[in-house]
Amino acid sequence: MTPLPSGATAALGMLIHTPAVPRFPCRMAPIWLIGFLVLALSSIYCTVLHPKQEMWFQGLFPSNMCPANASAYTFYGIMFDAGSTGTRIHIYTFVQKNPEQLPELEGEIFESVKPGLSAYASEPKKGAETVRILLEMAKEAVPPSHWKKTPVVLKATAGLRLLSEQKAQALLLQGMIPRIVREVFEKSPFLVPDNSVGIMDGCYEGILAWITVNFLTGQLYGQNQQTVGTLDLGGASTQITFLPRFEETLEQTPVDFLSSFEMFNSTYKLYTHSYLGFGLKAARLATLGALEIKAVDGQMLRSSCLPKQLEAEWHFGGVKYQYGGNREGETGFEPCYAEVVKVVQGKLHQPDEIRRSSFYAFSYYYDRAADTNMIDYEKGGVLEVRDFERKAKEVCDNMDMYTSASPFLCMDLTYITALLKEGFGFGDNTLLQLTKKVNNIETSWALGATFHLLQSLGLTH
Ligand SMILES: Nc1ccn([C@@H]2O[C@H](COP(=O)(O)OP(=O)(O)O)[C@@H](O)[C@H]2O)c(=O)n1
Ligand SMILES: [Ca+2]
Repeated sequence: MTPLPSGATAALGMLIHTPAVPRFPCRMAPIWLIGFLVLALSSIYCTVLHPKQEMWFQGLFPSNMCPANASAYTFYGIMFDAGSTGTRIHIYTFVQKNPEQLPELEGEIFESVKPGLSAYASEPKKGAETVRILLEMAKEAVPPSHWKKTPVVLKATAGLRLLSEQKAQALLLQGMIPRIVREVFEKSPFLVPDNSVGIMDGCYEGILAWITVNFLTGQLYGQNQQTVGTLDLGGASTQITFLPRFEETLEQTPVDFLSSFEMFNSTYKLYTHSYLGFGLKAARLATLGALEIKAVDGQMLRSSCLPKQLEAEWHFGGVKYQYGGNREGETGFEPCYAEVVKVVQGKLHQPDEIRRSSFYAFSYYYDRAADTNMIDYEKGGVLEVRDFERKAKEVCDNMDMYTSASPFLCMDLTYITALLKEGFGFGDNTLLQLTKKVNNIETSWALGATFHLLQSLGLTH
């Protein structure tokens, strides 16, 4: 792969504003009094307080109303994440206060819909309609005067490419859906760059998510940078990315797992890899043996990771699967682990140094940890790898108590345990920081991709 362009995000600094909610008076004051108060407060805000501190009334004033801010330049970027399980829009606002200073990331508007575009293989227009509806949100978020210079891009993740290999989806995903989505973009008032709709290379997914997390946690600028590694677990693929600290890691790593780029006057040589087919949902299919069978229709796929009496159907990527529990045989953590471990054992590269590092983990790592109350759904939390194993045992050995919400809970937790331990080779006590948002911004590759986009279009200064 080609490295990111030099200084891809170098022009961007960060300050996230979280203005306090203004309190409104209970009784309406006379109109002249309101006018006077607004003038007085705005004058205090603009001249004295604005550069120094945030006040409850700050949210009342648009950021460009102060004369000192008259030259402030606001710009936007719209990034669609077309994942295998859902489509998401990220609308970012950046503000450049003056030409000498770095622009700041002011905030993000985020929305998502399910299912993802791959579910619309036979109705591509309906799929594109989900994109159009999300794009309507951007018209609300971005002022009309900025529409023409705000780029919009959609990147499908490698997950969709895996699914597209099945049946007629290849034709639809490589042809129809991108074409119709592009038409939706062309009809919108936004800037549509070349290649605005496409499939993202898996290794960019890891690098861009790493950039997002390390940017949001302030590790890419200033002194004492201590970058953090990232783990993303999607529906169809999974990524691991970190900055190796030891020379021997670089020596022992295959070259296609290493990628260099420059940022904030530093060069980063990252370890990154995207494993296609190792996402949570792809792993379910692999565990059930569905990937080896050509015609899955009508076949009952059984597993000891599922409730004994269960028999059900699952639609994924436009294919119908019938699955069920081991009616005759064993059920529970041990037989389940033995089944699941076959999916990962010996198939992933194991860099030694990760046993001694801590990682940020998101996507399905986060969702399954939150589903089983290991972390708070809003705040996230810190877990050890062994916590996933403990919870997997608890759920799999008491399947009737736990699996009413999702019959796959035991299989999913067992897969996460096996992926972390047998796949990547993490230690039992490796720390995982489960995070969905940092400073109210999604920990997604989408922000890193937007930096890249804005820089390549010359929209940052
Ligand atoms: N902005 C996002 C995007 C995905 N996700 C999670 O990512 C998982 C699904 O991944 P995905 O649909 O992007 O699948 P891939 O195409 O990446 O394989 C789910 O757990 C989503 O909730 C998220 O938490 N936040
Ligand atoms: Ca994803």
